[in-house]
Amino acid sequence: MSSPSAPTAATGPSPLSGHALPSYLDPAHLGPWGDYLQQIDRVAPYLGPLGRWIETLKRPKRSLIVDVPIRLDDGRIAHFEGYRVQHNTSRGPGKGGVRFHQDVTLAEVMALAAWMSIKNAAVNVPYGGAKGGIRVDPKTLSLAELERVTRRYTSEIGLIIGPTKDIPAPDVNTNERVMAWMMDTYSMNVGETATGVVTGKPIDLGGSLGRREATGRGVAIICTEAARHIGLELQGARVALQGFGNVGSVSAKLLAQAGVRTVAVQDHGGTVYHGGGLDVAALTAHVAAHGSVAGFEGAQALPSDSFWDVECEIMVPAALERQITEANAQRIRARMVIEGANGPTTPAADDILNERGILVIPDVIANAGGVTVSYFEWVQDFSSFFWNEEEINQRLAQILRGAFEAIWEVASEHRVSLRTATFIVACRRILHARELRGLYP
Ligand SMILES: NC(=O)C1=CN([C@@H]2O[C@H](COP(=O)(O)OP(=O)(O)OC[C@H]3O[C@@H](n4cnc5c(N)ncnc54)[C@H](OP(=O)(O)O)[C@@H]3O)[C@@H](O)[C@H]2O)C=CC1
Ligand SMILES: O=C(O)CCC(=O)C(=O)O
Repeated sequence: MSSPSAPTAATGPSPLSGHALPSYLDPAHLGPWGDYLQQIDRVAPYLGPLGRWIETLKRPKRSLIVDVPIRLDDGRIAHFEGYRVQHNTSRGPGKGGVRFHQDVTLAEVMALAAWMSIKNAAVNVPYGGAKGGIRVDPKTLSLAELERVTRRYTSEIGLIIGPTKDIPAPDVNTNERVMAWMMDTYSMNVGETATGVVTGKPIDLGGSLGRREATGRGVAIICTEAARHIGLELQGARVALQGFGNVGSVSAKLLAQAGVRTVAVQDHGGTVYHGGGLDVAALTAHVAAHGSVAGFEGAQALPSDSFWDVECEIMVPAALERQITEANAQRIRARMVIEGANGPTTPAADDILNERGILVIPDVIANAGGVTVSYFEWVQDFSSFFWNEEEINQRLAQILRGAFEAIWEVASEHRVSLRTATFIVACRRILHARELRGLYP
């Protein structure tokens, strides 16, 4: 990432270290929220009378900044900045993941929360949009420190989360274990076992079958639908992936089942390439053992910027925001870009890709598989009745295919990009709910 990482953990001799300038005051960090605002502005002309409510989408409903102090293993005390933003709750409780990353800012979490509002409405799950994060590099923490950070953060945001208020889930650098700690901390604080407070939990703690793979499965489902629309044969097609964590690695695995060859993968540590196709299972094992794709045997190591020149039919950004920019959009050689990540393409780059005839399947539908199965998990927790994996995957495919077809039709009708079409569908739903609820006098 281009943005510098701020100091987070205490490094000096003092037991109470000072903060850097609060990240939300730093204009350099407005990036993804600025992108979201531009996307919203593009939708306004298509909303008719509902457009008078559009301002409601340009400001988050509620933003909480919390101090997260923990005792480090060596006895010093460190402070981290945490956030939980509820962008919109017109259609239901807030829903969205929690990210642990050294570059997290309030403006970024605002954008991620807003994209959750759009995504949840696009697939018509009964949620508003929310997101959270802690400005911390979890790779610098021991397991015990990670647990303390998670528990303190959960207690601090306990004011506004809850099974019917706002339900967190995994995102970058968070996983089932982190969700288990969050569920336990919230449950201890309220005095009852509240499985419905987070999704993406371990199966033995009220988690859902299929949630771990759901986002990547969704990417593969949407890829198949889009390929059909543009007449792209998946058997033998080539994919280049940026990010090989939960979303990237599962996307690669499931696309391989459809005959797609993974020719390039990039993560923070390096970029690996093999024109004949990388062995996805072996690469996954390599990353589990070494923490990065770098050094994968039999693959060619590429300079990181060359990733954007890789010849492929499908490109899947599955890492962080603002990776496809004006600087590299002209170079991309894919027929379609499927946004596994949230916000990977800036609006200017989006325009370049559209002008070049490269189909962009936006994040707000392409990666909606995760939250869809989170919804299934929440429903299962409330009913205390658990579904089998086949049922879950079938329902997931049904919802995503239906949503994608509806979006495709809107895009054709108005001759707009799939991103604008998704925003049209979603904003109409959100603003209609907003209008029905009226304003408290
Ligand atoms: N998990 C989920 O269910 C969902 C996730 N998403 C989105 O998908 C994206 C990935 O999330 P997820 O897979 O869960 O996260 P993970 O933490 O599992 O993986 C993140 C991946 O991105 C890589 N990465 C980070 N920074 C860079 C960089 N500068 N250049 C290249 N690669 C980088 C990481 O590499 P390294 O380990 O080397 O840092 C890692 O491979 C995010 O945008 C997230 O918001 C969207 C919907 C649901
Ligand atoms: O599963 C969820 O609730 C949210 C996942 C998420 O954060 C996302 O879709 O970006």
